[in-house]
Amino acid sequence: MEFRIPLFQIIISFLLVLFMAAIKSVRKSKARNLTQKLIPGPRKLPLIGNFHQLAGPGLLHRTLRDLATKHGPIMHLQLGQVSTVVVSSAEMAKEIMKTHDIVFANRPFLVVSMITTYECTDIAFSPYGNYWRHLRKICTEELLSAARVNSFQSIREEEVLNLIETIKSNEGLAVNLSEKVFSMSYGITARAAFGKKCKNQDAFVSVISEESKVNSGFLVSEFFPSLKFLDVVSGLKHRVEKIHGEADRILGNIVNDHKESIAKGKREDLVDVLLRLQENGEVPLTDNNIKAIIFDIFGGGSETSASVVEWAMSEMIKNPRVMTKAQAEVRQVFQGKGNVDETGIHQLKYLKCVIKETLRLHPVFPLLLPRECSQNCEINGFEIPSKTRVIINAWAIGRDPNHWVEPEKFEPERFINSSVDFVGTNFEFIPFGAGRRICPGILFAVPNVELPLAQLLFHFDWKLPKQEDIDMTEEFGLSVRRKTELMLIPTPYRASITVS
Ligand code: HEM
Repeated sequence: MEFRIPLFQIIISFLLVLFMAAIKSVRKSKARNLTQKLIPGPRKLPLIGNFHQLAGPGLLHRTLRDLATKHGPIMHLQLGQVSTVVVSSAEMAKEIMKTHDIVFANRPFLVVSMITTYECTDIAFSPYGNYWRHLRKICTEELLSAARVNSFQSIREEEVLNLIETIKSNEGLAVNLSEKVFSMSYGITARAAFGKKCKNQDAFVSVISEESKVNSGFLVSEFFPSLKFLDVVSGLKHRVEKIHGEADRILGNIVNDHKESIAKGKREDLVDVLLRLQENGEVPLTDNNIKAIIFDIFGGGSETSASVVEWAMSEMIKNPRVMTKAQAEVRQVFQGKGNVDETGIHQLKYLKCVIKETLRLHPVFPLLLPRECSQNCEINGFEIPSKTRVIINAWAIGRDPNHWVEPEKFEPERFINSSVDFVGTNFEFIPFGAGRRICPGILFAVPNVELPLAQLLFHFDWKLPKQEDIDMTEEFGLSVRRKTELMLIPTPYRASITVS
């Protein structure tokens, strides 16, 4: 028997619910405005609040920076039902991530992350508390410690050499550097995390990056939490559950394969470490918790580093003076060796400045990850009520003329003889965040950026296929990447050797 509800009944119910929600939202926003009148922000419309000001072709971090220029470095936006504060200066970021860090250490529960991260039991979306503290401890002591990262040196060197050899085999032709660098980065992360590249790496990469994209997306229905049916009606829930089902299947296979090989006493990669901790029982970890952690490491670990390499190469092509200087340094340090290895990489002082300057102008997560205020808090005389969502515009902060001379210019020299670093102590430069929620993957990420860049600069001279300006348009995905893939023509450097 077929069960049908007439269409007009669905439409009437939908309109009724929308009308009730509108009344509720107006009442709520009036009540909130009594406490929030001090925080400046653009005018709000009933029901949608400030959403209309975010619409348009511009990327969100740019639109928010333009609004902040008018309304100030701490700005209130009503995004549907979600009261949101946007922070756009180093001083305000320090208030949130240092002075009041503990109050803002929580993450909001997002519909999508609940599905993709096994009910927020990964590291990035897990609520601030004991479980999250255990995971961070596992990261710093076991998974992403200096010793563990060093143990992956040979994996990095091999994968980067493969990249160089593939490029050499295309001598004189334009290569899709973006594609090659991303593939190398997935290879390094997969071997470090799983001990080998996945059987069906392409399917895995595509499903994980699809999941990560929806996770980091600014989805409208996330801003109307009381209208849960929107997720169903819009098809969002179904779409995310479908992607997650596929990711879960692949992650499940990885965990099961590792259980078998551990039983046979083989290897020690990141999944093995997690399974060992699970077996010891020190930290209660279910298989789903382990899958959620692998998802973070693979999602956060691979694409981010590749994106930094891609932007650094783009900036150097745009600024040949910088490229020549960085090449001269790496060729001088590794002169006579015919190749770059990690032992001498600490001598590449200028390259380190190039990487910092790239992260200043192109932070991979321009808005960091959202935070949530866990209790009423006062910042510079502004009252921020509990449950307010906080967005920190690291991209705007890195281009703030109050802190940076000629901020739009790519000039690595600004970091020479400067103590400013990305480890969360200089709030004008926070590409990895700061405070309790700072990225735990810095030690893992840095060599994955330094080594490929040094090798690309050592082995080749680079030019664009056509004599035209390089397109630097950004696109929002898991991270902010180049919109078009970077196509460059390499010319092998005479002193570089071919490694079999
Ligand atoms: C260039 C590379 C990378 C950049 C720019 C980057 C940036 C960030 C940023 C901005 C955050 C949010 C910090 C905040 O909310 O204050 C973050 C969080 C995180 N990152 Fe990274 N990341 C990178 C590489 C990695 C790697 C290699 C891993 C792991 C292997 C990783 C794992 C994580 C995790 C687990 C979190 C969540 C931390 C928490 O919420 O406690 N990231 N990252």
